[in-house]
Amino acid sequence: MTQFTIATRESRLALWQAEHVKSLLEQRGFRIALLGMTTKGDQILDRSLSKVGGKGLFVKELEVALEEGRADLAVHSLKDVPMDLPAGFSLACVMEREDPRDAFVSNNYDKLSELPQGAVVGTSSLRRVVLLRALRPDLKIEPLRGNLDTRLRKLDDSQYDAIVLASAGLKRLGLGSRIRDTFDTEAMLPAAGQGALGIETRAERPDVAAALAPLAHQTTWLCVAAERAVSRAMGGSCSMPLAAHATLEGEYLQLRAAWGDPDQAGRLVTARAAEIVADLDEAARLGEEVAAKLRAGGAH
Ligand SMILES: NCc1[nH]cc(CCC(=O)O)c1CC(=O)O
Repeated sequence: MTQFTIATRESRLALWQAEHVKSLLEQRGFRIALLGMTTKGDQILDRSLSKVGGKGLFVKELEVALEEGRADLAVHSLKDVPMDLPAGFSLACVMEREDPRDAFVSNNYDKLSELPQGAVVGTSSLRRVVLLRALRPDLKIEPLRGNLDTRLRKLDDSQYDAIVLASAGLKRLGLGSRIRDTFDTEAMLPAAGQGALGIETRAERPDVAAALAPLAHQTTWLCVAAERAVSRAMGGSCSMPLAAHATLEGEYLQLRAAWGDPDQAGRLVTARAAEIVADLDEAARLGEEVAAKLRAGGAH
């Protein structure tokens, strides 16, 4: 029986995702082991990630394990995967997307519009900061770091009136009941790749790629290829104040993107395009077109 080892971070969400892929591969007759590791992104809990900078804070150690042959595949939240992987690595599989939307979580309020003037909202991503500022300039937006359990605990300790985080992670961990409201994607455009899982391998492992092929979801893959092309064309890191979200509407791939000026609260540049795309390269071209529109609108 073929055995593969999955490299994974050790947060509860990362382990759930790795276990999910493990069971899908086991159902197909593979024997699967997990190799848990701590990444730099997991260690930096005291500062906002966007201030720390650096791409791939959550994936580097996993790639070293793949490189050294200690593992055969790594399961990632696609949102955390850098736009360009290092030479020798490839995104072998993109799986069907979970809910891509952001969630409003609070113990006292049902939705954003119910928050009183000046309420304190916790969030960790620059994208959410600029989108929230555009919706509610009066709010006091405070950094919120840590894994999902930590973030919920900080809310419960009443350091915040509400927090905003990805629905997908909460649902995967059985915490969906904490969601008081789900932002529609028009109001809070998701990050590129949000809600999707990506599986990374060494490029020269066609055996692993073949095992993963049945797990791939082509529509999700087209959507995220377009979204990630926007990010790549805009400079490529997940710490930018950038949103990009694609859906398949009939035959058309609909792509929307937004860029918020961190220095000029409330200033949002938005762009969209729709096209029939046949493959990942065409999806990426749609992304580049939307990035060019964002830049023409003043995004940088
Ligand atoms: N950056 C952290 C991260 N990476 C993936 C998810 C959630 C699950 C997903 O989007 O697939 C989260 C948490 C969050 O943004 O609230």
